[in-house]
Amino acid sequence: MAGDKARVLIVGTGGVGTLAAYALEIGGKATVTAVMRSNYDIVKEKGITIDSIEHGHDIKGYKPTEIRKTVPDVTKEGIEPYDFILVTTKNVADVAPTVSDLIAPAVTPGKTAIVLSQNGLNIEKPVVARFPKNPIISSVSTIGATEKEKGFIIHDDTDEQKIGPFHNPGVSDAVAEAAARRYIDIYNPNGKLTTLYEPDVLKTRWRKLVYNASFNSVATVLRMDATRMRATQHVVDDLLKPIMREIIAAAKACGVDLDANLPDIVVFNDPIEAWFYPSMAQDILKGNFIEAEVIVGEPLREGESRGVPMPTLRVIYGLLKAEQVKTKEKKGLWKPEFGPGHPYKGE
Ligand SMILES: NC(=O)C1=CN([C@@H]2O[C@H](COP(=O)(O)OP(=O)(O)OC[C@H]3O[C@@H](n4cnc5c(N)ncnc54)[C@H](OP(=O)(O)O)[C@@H]3O)[C@@H](O)[C@H]2O)C=CC1
Ligand SMILES: CC(C)(CO)C(=O)C(=O)O
Repeated sequence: MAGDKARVLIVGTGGVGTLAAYALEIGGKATVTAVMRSNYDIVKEKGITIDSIEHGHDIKGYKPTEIRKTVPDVTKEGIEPYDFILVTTKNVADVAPTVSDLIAPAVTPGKTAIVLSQNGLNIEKPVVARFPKNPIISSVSTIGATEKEKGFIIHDDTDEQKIGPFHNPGVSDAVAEAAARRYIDIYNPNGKLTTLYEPDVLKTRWRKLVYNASFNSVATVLRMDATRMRATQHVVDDLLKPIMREIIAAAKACGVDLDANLPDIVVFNDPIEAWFYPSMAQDILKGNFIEAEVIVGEPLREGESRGVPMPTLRVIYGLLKAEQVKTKEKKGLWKPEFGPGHPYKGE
């Protein structure tokens, strides 16, 4: 019965968002409103084509229950509150709008649970500050989902998510846990996917950064795929492993213990024949903004502020921020300027 279904708004319907919309709707326990941007017109006309290792290779014409071009304003439009808002944009914290600004019109205080299914560290904190009465759910995902062309999604690695509440002082632990568990239930009612309840999402986020802060950022600077990186001694020994060790040390300084052997494991985790570009490298190759702040800037600030030396990541951060400025300039959002008495202005 439609009335019993959870109302889910998905903001950011690219790779991860589309697979989430599909999983939520075929599970039968949710209706999805999807906010689309550059793929809106093609999806409105033809629907989405999905080639998925878990849902089927020949899905054609899929349309979420409702498709919109903008985030709804629930108050002004008199819309029934959403039970969940799932955010699956890239988290580009140094380019407006912020996640909080983007979703604000659709959030019903005290009602809507906000699910962040994005890479990076500390992404929950500004959302907690902005929505002090809403449950915040953090999902750490390792799905392989790519929008190859507008409205065409390739899903080539299993949908595995660790999902748990992120502490919001204005929401009781029981309410936050219940929201996270309900989200897992509506996402994966038949147990077909790997969606696990994770009480310690912070540790899970640090653990995932061992990969993302190293592979994603070095691949981005070098425009190199993971297989070629692994085959290059200087990349492995001078860049990837030192960054991984710096992340592990920063995590430890923040009270999160990760296995010291992870660098040896994580470098060799992906299948050798993958020739795969981590998501940040895909973004730079497409001319898109990169998630430099949440994947590199945040762990760097956490570690350095606690006295952890992170020289490799510091250099990589500078290089990524310069890449971001180049993209901003191409999009007309930056120009070289100098302030009085300063060698440079901003950025
Ligand atoms: N893809 C993957 O396999 C994995 C991704 N992740 C993480 O999941 C998150 C989502 O990644 P992914 O799905 O790959 O990203 P994509 O780039 O494929 O999709 C992001 C979508 O968000 C849309 N979007 C961005 N900003 C806005 C906005 N202001 N208003 C409306 N729509 C917007 C984009 O539209 P437009 O196309 O117009 O820019 C795009 O459709 C990221 O944090 C990523 O790091 C984690 C693990 C694996
Ligand atoms: C680990 C991986 C490759 C897939 O989940 C990823 O997070 C990324 O490409 O950003």
